[in-house]
Amino acid sequence: MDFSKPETVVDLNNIRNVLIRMEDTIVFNLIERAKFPRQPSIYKPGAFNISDFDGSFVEWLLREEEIVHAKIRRYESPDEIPFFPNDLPEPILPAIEYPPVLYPHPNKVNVNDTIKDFYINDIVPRICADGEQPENLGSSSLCDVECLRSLSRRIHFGRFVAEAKYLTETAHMTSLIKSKDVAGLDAAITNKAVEKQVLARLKRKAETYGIDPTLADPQPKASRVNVEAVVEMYENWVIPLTKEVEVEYLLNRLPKEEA
Ligand SMILES: O=C(O)C(=O)C[C@]1(C(=O)O)C=C[C@@H](O)C=C1
Repeated sequence: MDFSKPETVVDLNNIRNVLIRMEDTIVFNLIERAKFPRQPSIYKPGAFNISDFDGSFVEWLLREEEIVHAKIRRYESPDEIPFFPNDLPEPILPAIEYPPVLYPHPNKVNVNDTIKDFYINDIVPRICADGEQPENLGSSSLCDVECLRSLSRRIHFGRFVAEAKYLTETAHMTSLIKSKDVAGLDAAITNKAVEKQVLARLKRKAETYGIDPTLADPQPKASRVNVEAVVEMYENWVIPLTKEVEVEYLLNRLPKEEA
């Protein structure tokens, strides 16, 4: 996706292709995290002695990475939403003026707190074995940061999906937005057939990527990832939150003089 060419960014086919590609990244990131046990201590606030920080070790690592990445202007890119937007420094590299694609520009719809919550409390316990491996606390936390970032990018892509839908159905959407009809907007952005395709594709990907294709036959082919947990994560969290982002985006979509 080329953010310097707005017309490519609001093409629903292009957007869906990017979402499909992101599935690969997300499944592989989960496979990487599943190599390690749950590591409860990295999610427990106060478990490590971190000065000037009240959260958990994983949250601290995420914030530290975001501080470095902000300096190389990661969060100026329209598809990157930080977990710690209030703690970030100005970029060192000169600003890039992206042409406005979303409204308002820049767009700050942010559901990262919910993403962090479901990932830590619902997904990690399902994809990782019980237990703690003290020598891999850092590696596991790095995997968590990758998982969280890829989930966040996917879910916040809902803003581009919503903009594409708004542009093709402006009159209908405008009337729903004006009457703050959340259920109507939710129905308008929902495409059950596409959701079914997403879940079926994800199942195939998790089943396929979960097994090393070079392993010799016959032997028990244990998957490297809990396929059901991956599919249910999309069904219960990723798709619903993408839709929440879409609706939230649309509720704020009208130019001030029209709202
Ligand atoms: O592809 C779309 O139209 C989207 O809105 C994205 C998405 C998804 O999260 O995959 C969300 C809602 C639709 O019902 C179908 C799929």
